[in-house]
Amino acid sequence: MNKNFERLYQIINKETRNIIGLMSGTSLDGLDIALCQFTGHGTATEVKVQKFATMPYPPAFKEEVKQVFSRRQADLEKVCILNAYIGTYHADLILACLQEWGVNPEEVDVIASHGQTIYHAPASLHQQRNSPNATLQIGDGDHIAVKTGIITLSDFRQKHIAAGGEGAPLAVYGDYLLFSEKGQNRIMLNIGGIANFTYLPGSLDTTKIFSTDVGPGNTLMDAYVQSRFEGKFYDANSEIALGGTFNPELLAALLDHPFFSYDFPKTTGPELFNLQYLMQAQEKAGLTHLSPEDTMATLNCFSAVGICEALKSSLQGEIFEIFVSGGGMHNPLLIRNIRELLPGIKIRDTAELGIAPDAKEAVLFATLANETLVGNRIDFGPHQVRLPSVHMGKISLPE
Ligand SMILES: Nc1ncnc2c1ncn2[C@@H]1O[C@H](COP(=O)(O)OP(=O)(O)OP(=O)(O)O)[C@@H](O)[C@H]1O
Ligand SMILES: CC(=O)N[C@H]1[C@@H]2OC[C@@H](O2)[C@@H](O)[C@@H]1O[C@H](C)C(=O)O
Repeated sequence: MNKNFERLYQIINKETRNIIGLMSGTSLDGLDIALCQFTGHGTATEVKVQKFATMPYPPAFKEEVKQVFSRRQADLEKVCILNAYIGTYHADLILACLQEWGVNPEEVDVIASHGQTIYHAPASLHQQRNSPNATLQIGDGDHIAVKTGIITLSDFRQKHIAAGGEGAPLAVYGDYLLFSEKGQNRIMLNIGGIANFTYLPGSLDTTKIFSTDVGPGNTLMDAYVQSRFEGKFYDANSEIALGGTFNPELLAALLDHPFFSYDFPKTTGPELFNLQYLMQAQEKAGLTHLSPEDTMATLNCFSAVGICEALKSSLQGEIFEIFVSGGGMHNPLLIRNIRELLPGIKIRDTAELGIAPDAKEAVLFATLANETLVGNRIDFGPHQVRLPSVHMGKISLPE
């Protein structure tokens, strides 16, 4: 037998598996690396996050990626080179982390790599009749496997699309396994570049589970800060937005887009929510000269309203608690706006459930890999066509 498959067979039969989950999100802030220890699978999954780090990307790397990121026109040679480069670069970052943590690569069973999304095109965005939902993550898994010597699962989103989904949000599969709680309706709200949530009913009825993107989390705020405040990548601790006042006319113009009336579940990205989107809203509202601080205060409010309106309209009458994760939870004004829009709703973060909020998405991909290796397909019921029951991830062997 190919000795890689022998190794895989051993890993599958182990009582506990050490899986590294990787996430590099739309904010391009860095690579999240979570070393997780798994026992069991399915709803019996237990995961301990042994180590976690975000390896920040240097500005030059961000600039390279931005040249192809969420752009309809891009240099194909650059895409091709970046696909290989990001794979090797992520492998280097993993090896550096393992060295720092004093962990031998041989102790790691599997790497689960999300890669870098460079374009996300659900049919609602591309609107080309007879063309499928589509998404593209680069940073090839073979490069990670060869350079680290560790079996790597990658490119998780394609199977989801092939089986009827939009390739996102995948968080729901991990949220269901790790965070469902009998007797408590939970909302797992992730505020990354894009905000999304999973609804986990306290009845544990899987057919009622629901997950969707809702619109921008930080992406528009980040893009605006980067365009107007040299050297800044985001509105740290809401300092800029707190110096302004939100403008109701601009907010109304920002909310005036068909995306907000599309049926749930839906997905989106910076392909839609970008500076051009903001400019069009400013023009529509006749507010092209609003101060940067007022603009930031309005964008902050826009993200909060998008999140809260989606929660209210999809969960009419339900009582629920929110567990937040993602970088947006560190934006105090955003969290304050959300609290004001959802009075009486308890908002906590996932640390209370044992997973650090910044690590959650990386842990998710490790969980998906664990399921692909040893689990049964998660089944949310036949009507959940956008939540297909599939194993996700492609397997790269080191040799
Ligand atoms: N102290 C802070 N104050 C304000 N905002 C913050 C702070 N820390 C992080 N953020 C925001 O969080 C963002 C990073 O969030 P995160 O890493 O969750 O996004 P991502 O994983 O790249 O996105 P996605 O989940 O959409 O792929 C930063 O770009 C910034 O906007
Ligand atoms: C195509 C893509 O990379 N989508 C991301 C993005 O970032 C947040 C939101 O948009 C989410 O739908 C998804 O990531 C998370 C991890 C998910 O699939 O659940």
